[in-house]
Formats: sequence, C-alpha cells, structure tokens
Amino acid sequence: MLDVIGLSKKYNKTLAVDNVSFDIQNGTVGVLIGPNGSGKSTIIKSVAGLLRYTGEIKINNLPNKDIEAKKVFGYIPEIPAMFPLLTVREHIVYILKAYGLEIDNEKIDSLLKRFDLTDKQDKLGDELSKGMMQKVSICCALAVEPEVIMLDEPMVGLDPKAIKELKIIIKELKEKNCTILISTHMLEMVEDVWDMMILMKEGRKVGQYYKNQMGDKDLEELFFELTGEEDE
Ligand SMILES: Nc1ncnc2c1ncn2[C@@H]1O[C@H](COP(=O)(O)OP(=O)(O)OP(=O)(O)O)[C@@H](O)[C@H]1O
Repeated sequence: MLDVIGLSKKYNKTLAVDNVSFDIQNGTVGVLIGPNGSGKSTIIKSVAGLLRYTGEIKINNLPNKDIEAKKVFGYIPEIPAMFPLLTVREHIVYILKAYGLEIDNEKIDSLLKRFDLTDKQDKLGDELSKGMMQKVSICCALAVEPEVIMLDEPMVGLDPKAIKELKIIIKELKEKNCTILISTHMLEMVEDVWDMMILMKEGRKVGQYYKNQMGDKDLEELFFELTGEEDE
C-alpha cells in the first residue's frame, strides 16, 4: 500500500508539486497522468526517496525512507541508470545482493528470457541500447519481487514484444496483490490494466477517478474530457 499525504516540492521558485495526497491500495494499479511539467516525475522521485520534499509518504505504513520500506519497494526510473562495467546478468545479481536476497539463477534466467535478454546477458552496461537498458532496469525491479512498485514511463523505448510482456507482468503483479503506480503519457498502453487514475495539472492533483465508475469511456477520452485539451 502506498500513501502520499500533503506532498509538496519546490525547485528553487518553481512549485512542482502542490499539496498532493492520494493512496493506492494493495492489488491496485494507479496511473499518474497529466500534461508535460505537471509534476508526475517529481511525485515518483519523491516516493522513491530521491528528493527532499514536504509532506509524508508511506509504503506499507512505513516512512518511505525507512530501510524496511525500501526492502519491499521497486522502482523503474524514466531514464535507466546502468553500471558501465557490470554485465546485464550482474546488474540483476547486484540488485538481489543489495536487497539481501538469495541469488536465484532460475529466477534470473526466466526474467532474462521474458525480455529477450538471454543472449545479451554478458554485454556490459555501456554496450546496451536504450531499449535494452530499459529492459535490464525492469528485470532488476522485478527480481526483488516488490510489494510496491513504481514505473515512470516504463514503455518508452521498448519494442512491441517487451511492451506486451510488461503488460502481462503488470497484471501478474496485480494478481499477487502488489501496489502499482505507473506514470505515463502512453494512455493506450495502460488501458487494460489501470484501476485508478490520478490526474495532475500544474503541480496540483485535479482529480482521482476509478475505472469501475467510468462506464465505457476509455482513458484517453477521459483525459481529454477532464483536462479540456483538444484530441486532434
Ligand atoms: N531538477 C529540476 N530543477 C528545476 N525544476 C525542475 C526540475 N525537475 C522538474 N522541474 C520543474 O518541475 C515541474 C514539474 O516537472 P516534472 O518533471 O515533475 O513533470 P512531469 O509531469 O513529469 O513532466 P513530463 O510529462 O514532461 O515528464 C516543471 O515545471 C519542471 O520544469
């Protein structure tokens, strides 16, 4: 479960996030949407503990910066960060070690296979394409079997097969009662997985909507209706 309570973040004079609150229950996919610059990445980075902010963020009822909270939390950043001298496989091993988990080679093999990385597992971090880096970053986050996972624009740069696999994985995580937060502009990619939508505009949460209350409307239709922007 993820709780964000009264979150505000200023970068110098820019109020990027203005008193935003929401919660996402276990087994629920929340999507964070809004125009460019509306504060989505700032929220995600705050939850991930990468920024200073005011307000409270709790993961499974623990402060997000608590080590016990970090142990159950996975994060796929918008821009993947690779270790240049670690191989693809070593990235996953490294993460498992950092989380204090056993090195389960079968689990690693299966993740690599799902993302077509088996024959790339010995490539170094700085030898990878952008899409491959994104896949490694996804494998690392999944390897720790998080209870709460955040994905910042996860589909960008992925090939169609990897997008399909990721969508299946999101559904599997949901079935395992995971709490999932996805920030994206690719609304059609989350159409069949979302449960709750948090709509951001100019740093403020301007709405929170549940799929089961939205009738037949799709996410894109809702977005244009709610933001008053033109669908061209
Ligand atoms: N490091 C930074 N320094 C200063 N201002 C920043 C910084 N990062 C973001 N901002 C500002 O904070 C506001 C929110 O940015 P943020 O990246 O959170 O938006 P976003 O909704 O994720 O945008 P996008 O859809 O373009 O990724 C913007 O006005 C942006 O210019």
